[in-house]
Amino acid sequence: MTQPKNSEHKVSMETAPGRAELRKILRQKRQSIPPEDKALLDAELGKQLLAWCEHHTPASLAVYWPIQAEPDLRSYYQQLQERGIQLVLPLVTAKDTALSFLSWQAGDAMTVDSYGIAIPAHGRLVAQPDVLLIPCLGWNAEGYRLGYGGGFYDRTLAAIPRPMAIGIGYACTRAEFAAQEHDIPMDCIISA
Ligand SMILES: Nc1nc2c(c(=O)[nH]1)N(C=O)[C@@H](CNc1ccc(C(=O)N[C@@H](CCC(=O)O)C(=O)O)cc1)CN2
Ligand SMILES: Nc1ncnc2c1ncn2[C@@H]1O[C@H](COP(=O)(O)OP(=O)(O)OP(=O)(O)O)[C@@H](O)[C@H]1O
Repeated sequence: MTQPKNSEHKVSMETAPGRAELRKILRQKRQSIPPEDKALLDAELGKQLLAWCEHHTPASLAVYWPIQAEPDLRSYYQQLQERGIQLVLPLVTAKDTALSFLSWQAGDAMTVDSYGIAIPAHGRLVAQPDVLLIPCLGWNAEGYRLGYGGGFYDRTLAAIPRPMAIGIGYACTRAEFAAQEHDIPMDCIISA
C-alpha cells in the first residue's frame, strides 16, 4: 500500500466503489475553483491546445461542449477551425457503445440530447476523427483518466485504428489511482 507523499489522494482505486469516492472528491475540487481562477486556467489550457494543434496539425478533432465544471475551451474552437481543422462533437447513441461524432462548425446551432448533453442541432454523422479532446474529471501521472463512469471514451479509444487522445484537466484534479483493464491512457494531457 502506497503511503501519502503529498496532498494528492493516494487512495487505492482498483475497485468500483473507490472510483466512485474519488470521482466525488474530484468533482468537489473542480467545482470549488473560483470563477476568476477558472477563467485564467481555461485561457492557459486554450493557449496550450492551440500550440499543440499548430505542431500536430490534425485534419479532424473531436472537441467537447463543457458540462458541470469542465474546462471551457469553446472560445478557441473557431481559431482551430480557421486553421483548417474539421471539428466534430461527440454523440452518445446508446448506453454501452462507443461515441459517434457529428460534424460541427463554430457558431452552428445546438440542441440537447436525451442525456441532457448539448449536441449540434443539424450535424451529420461523420467518421471517427484523428484526435479526441477528452475532458478529465481526474487524471494520473501515467496519463490515465477518470471520467463520469460511462466508459464512452474508453470504448471509443478501443477502436482500431485508435484515435489519438488528448486529455484536458485541471492540475488540481491530478490524483493517484490504479488503471483498470479497459482503461486506455491519454497520448498527452494538457493541464493547467
Ligand atoms: N462535455 C462532455 N461531453 C461528453 C462527455 C463528457 O464527459 N463531457 N461524454 C463522456 O462520456 C459523453 C457523454 N457522457 C456522459 C455520461 C454521463 C454523464 C453524467 O453526468 N452522468 C451522471 C450520472 C448519470 C447516471 O448515473 O444516470 C453524473 O456523473 O452525475 C455525462 C455525460 C459525450 N459528451
Ligand atoms: N473497451 C471497452 N469495452 C467494453 N466495456 C468497456 C470498455 N471500456 C470501458 N468499458 C465499460 O465502461 C465502464 C466505465 O468505465 P470507466 O469507469 O473507465 O468510465 P470513465 O472512463 O470514467 O467514463 P467516460 O469515458 O464515459 O467519461 C466500465 O466498468 C466498463 O464496463
